[in-house]
Amino acid sequence: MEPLVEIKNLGKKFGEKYAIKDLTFSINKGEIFGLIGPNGAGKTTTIRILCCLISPTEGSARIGNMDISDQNDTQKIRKIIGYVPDNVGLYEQLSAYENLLFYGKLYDYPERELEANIEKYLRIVDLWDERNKPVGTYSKGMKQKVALARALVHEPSLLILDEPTANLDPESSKNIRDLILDLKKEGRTILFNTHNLDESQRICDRVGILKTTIRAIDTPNNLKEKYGSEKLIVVRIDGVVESIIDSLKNSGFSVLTNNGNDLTIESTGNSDENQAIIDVVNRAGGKIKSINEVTSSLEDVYIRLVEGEKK
Ligand SMILES: Nc1ncnc2c1ncn2[C@@H]1O[C@H](COP(=O)(O)OP(=O)(O)OP(=O)(O)O)[C@@H](O)[C@H]1O
Repeated sequence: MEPLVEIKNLGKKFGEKYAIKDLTFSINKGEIFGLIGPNGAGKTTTIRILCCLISPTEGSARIGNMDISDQNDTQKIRKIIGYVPDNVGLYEQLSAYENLLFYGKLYDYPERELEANIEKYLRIVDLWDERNKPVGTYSKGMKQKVALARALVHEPSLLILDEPTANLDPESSKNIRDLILDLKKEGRTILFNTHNLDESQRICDRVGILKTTIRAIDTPNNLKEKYGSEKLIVVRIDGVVESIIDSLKNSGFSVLTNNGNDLTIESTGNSDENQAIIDVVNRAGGKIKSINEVTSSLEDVYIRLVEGEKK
């Protein structure tokens, strides 16, 4: 596989504090790559460096044969990237059509082709009929679609999206995910940031788990295999209390999460472990409503790699 983006030992300090440190990874041509991590993990910083909006303090990044730190390459890099920032950044008084025309002209795209592309992408995001209304009157989902169309009018080969479905309802989120998958089919490379593990699991070829440094990088399935427990047991208890969790821990069970109703416990693989769990919970005064075995999710991997250190 041929890499389009190659990041080596990339670091960015704001004052004395590293927003990102020692990032080394590449993104292959035609792949959907998800950068996932908690608030303040450095996801936006990474994206802004790749878009040549801020400079790194350490390391390097190349896009194709261009170097983000070489002033002569900056314009060329911007032309092959389509960027959707987290705040979409559209002109609210202008219509969708006018927004796209304005941005397309910034890329010196020939006007006739630009007009054809505006129509193509506004149709793809299903907003052609609404094209002449001011963007200020659009819903969040519609604005996100305009921002996506805007990022595509100059036919970039690399699309970079900062939390493309944040704050959208499930249907709008699905529309955006379907569009991303269609863009991959056209051969584009897509990098996006998200907090949404389910989303990254559904559409990403690979994900990088970021918290200042890259904690892990692989396909969602490989991450689950490498870092997830093979099997988890979810016990629904009528009101989980700390004493039940303590009893389970004292009996050698590893309790991974507690949401107030359900405890997720790492399976030991022993054939009689369900009965053992029931006995411990009963002795501690808990009332079990159900007990189920599940395979681990990307969320479990994420919790281990990112949040586990808090415990
Ligand atoms: N311009 C800036 N000046 C100072 N600190 C900054 C600046 N931009 C980002 N930071 C800091 O860098 C760290 C990483 O921020 P960044 O926005 O990249 O994280 P993120 O993963 O995108 O978070 P979120 O999911 O909340 O958007 C944070 O601690 C943030 O406060």
